[in-house]
Amino acid sequence: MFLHPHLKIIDENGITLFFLSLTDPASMKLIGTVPEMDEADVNEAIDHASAAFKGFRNTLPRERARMLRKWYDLMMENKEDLATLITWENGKPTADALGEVSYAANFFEWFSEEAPRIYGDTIPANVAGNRVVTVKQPVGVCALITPWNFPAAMVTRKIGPALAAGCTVVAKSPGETPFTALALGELALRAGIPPGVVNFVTALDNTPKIGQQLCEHPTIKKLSFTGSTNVGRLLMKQSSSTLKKLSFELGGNAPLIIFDDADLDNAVAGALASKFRSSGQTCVCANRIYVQAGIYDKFAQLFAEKVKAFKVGSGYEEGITHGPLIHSRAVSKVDSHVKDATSKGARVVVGGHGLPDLGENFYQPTVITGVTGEMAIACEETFGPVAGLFKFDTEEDVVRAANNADVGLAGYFFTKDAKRAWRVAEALEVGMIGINTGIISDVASPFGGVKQSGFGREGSKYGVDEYVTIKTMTFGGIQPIV
Ligand SMILES: NC(=O)c1ccc[n+]([C@@H]2O[C@H](COP(=O)([O-])OP(=O)(O)OC[C@H]3O[C@@H](n4cnc5c(N)ncnc54)[C@H](O)[C@@H]3O)[C@@H](O)[C@H]2O)c1
Ligand SMILES: O=CCCC(=O)O
Repeated sequence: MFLHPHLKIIDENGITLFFLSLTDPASMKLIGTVPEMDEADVNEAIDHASAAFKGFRNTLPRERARMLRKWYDLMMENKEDLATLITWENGKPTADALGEVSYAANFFEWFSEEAPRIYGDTIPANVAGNRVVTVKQPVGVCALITPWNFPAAMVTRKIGPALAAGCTVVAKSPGETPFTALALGELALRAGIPPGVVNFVTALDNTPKIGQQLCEHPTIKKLSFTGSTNVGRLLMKQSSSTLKKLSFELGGNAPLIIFDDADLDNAVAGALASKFRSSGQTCVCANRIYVQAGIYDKFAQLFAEKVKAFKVGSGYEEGITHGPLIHSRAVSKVDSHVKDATSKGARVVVGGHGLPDLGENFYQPTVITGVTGEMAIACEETFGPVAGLFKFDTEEDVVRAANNADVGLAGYFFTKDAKRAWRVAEALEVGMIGINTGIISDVASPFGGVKQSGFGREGSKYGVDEYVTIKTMTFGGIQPIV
């Protein structure tokens, strides 16, 4: 993604309008423009969401279920077009983009099924004559902020449960990938979702101001954010003045551990899937690959052979396995991690350089051996296609190293020993663990982290909890009939 200088247009009423121009990260050609919205636009969106909430909160859960189901159907009917948009603005290969559309649509299907089952409790009271029940009510107007790496799925994973609960939303689409979100907005209207229930705000340069406005606006009762830990910290601070309900899906630095007793082929396949999904640009991608000493060389050789076989290019080309990174800043970060590691003694086995002939956002999928805890790649999320292989000796050593991080989103390990599987799964300080698999994302599974990877869970039967409040009703003075 490269940003052209913003367009500035003075309309017939003398009002200055700003537009964001976006380019395809592969070809660098212009895709189109969207409005660079400002404070007044955001206030308007909040007003629409607030007005719509009065009616939407009282719709029957079954009606909301039908709307979400219809939205799911429309996404699946239009999956090729949506995938084209995703590849265009994000760069991921068409097959991955199609996979994302299904993943994204599944959140609407899943939450259409959850909507009619948002139950409260009947509680045996501890006070004579009282009867206690709880009901779950929609929290209100929600602000949703999502990143560019899944232009559809990060949006639907938040809107699905919000609407299931009866909330209305103001969604700040990712500055780099707004078109997919806007297409989803069009499908929402076709699905019969009342105007004002789902509102998209587009912006890039104005993002920090809009973020602050959403955090501080008293009408907004809930903020759900997916993105980096640094921005999460800022949003939490900004939200303190209005004490919003928060959920944060933040950065990771996932350890992936391969024990000597692992099925080697499965471990290679799992590590490849986890590390190189979306060219390493997912928050659950393996970032530190720990391989036990007895199989280190064999694993490194098999793994490197597979990485060498990847085909990098434009996401629209047949047979391409990996597209460009999102922008040149991402390429610079990846390259700096490789250079830092080699300057401290690591060895590049595959890749280790950009691919300027393809375009400025392309980077060769890379494998580095001899990686140690002092290198930047051990301490920071690379968010790109670089696999750093660490060597370890004992289970205790590797669990200690894996937990030596201030974030804890995903973790993975490969072993055939069932007792070790329990031990290590219980010991790793992360929110999600893949055991003998490198792919853990599933609408049915709770998604979220611990430590500075944030709090709250998305997807699954728990996803709706983030968008409701529990109201307790105590009925007093009830005398039993004797
Ligand atoms: N835990 C998860 O589920 C998850 C999922 C995807 C990405 N991520 C994390 O996101 C990061 C990569 O995405 P990124 O670099 O775009 O992250 P980012 O935090 O810079 O941006 C994420 C989103 O926040 C917006 N944003 C940026 N600054 C803001 C501000 N001051 N106020 C309000 N909004 C602001 C951006 O426009 C974007 O839409 C990685 O750390 C990754 O791990 C986490
Ligand atoms: O990048 C973060 C989300 C990835 C996923 O849902 O699998």
